[in-house]
Amino acid sequence: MSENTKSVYHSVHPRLRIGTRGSPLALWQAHAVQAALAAALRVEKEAIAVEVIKTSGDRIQDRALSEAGGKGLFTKEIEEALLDGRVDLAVHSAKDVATVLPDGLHLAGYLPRADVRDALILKTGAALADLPTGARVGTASLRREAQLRRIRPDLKVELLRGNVHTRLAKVREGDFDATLLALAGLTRLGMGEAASCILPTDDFLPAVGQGAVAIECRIADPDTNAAIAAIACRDTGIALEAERAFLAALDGSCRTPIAGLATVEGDSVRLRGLVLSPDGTDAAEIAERAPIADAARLGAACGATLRTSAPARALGL
Ligand SMILES: NCc1[nH]cc(CCC(=O)O)c1CC(=O)O
Repeated sequence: MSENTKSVYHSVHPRLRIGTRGSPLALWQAHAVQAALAAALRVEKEAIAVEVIKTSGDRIQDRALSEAGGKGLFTKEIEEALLDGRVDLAVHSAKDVATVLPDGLHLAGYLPRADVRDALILKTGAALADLPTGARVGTASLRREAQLRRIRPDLKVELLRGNVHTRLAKVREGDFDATLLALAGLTRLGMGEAASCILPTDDFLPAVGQGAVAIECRIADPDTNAAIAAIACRDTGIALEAERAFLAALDGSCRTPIAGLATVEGDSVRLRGLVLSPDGTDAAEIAERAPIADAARLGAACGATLRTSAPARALGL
């Protein structure tokens, strides 16, 4: 960016405000966006404010989020702040962003995606096979629960909510024999070594958006959109277009075990999708490829196909 662009940027928009949740993971992600923007716009980090906003998802701790109303819970209050002009951009884990956004807002870009895989955290042992019959696994994710039951129907899967630190502590203290967490979250918090093993995507497909940091802003805010475009990862954007269209076509709520992963390979994008019955006994999978320009169409088509599958029909999708 030229010196000229920099001074114009300063006169138009002296200060950008990022809205974020206050969890350690959310703050790490917001600070990563802050640092990337500061470098791209050649301004001091202090020119980009990070504002913590408490969301409904942070307040509800006693229930699975699927029971409390789903995904929007981690974004609602932040989106209100965007719409009111109290912040200019919002940083979210892409996984937590609903497929339908409030009018006037969009996802303008993503940071380069981190590792998409899930990690298994065991109290003792090094692999899933080390868990004895009947071992207790804590998770709040229907997707993880269903996939785990599919591979290991003998395990007891129980609700475990809370942030990454809380969940690790519950395993360490013996309340659970194991838990599953996104490797990306663990790594961002400097706790990658807590992973006993990493589950390959061939056996265990991640959530749509897992490992990606999404940046949301007002559609009618050209300066902020231009700033985000300067740091956005193209391939992550293409993959997320496919994955989010897949999820939208299935109309997946937090009550449906759905997994999906897209990868850009040269000029094409490959999408794998999975819908399961909650107990993991029934599953429908799809894998298709399309030119990158058709990412959204690929996702929608894969979603529409899985919609006609037995587990999807059983879930009333
Ligand atoms: N639902 C909470 C959440 N949202 C994003 C991450 C991890 C980071 C990521 O996937 O980008 C996590 C924790 C987890 O699932 O282990």
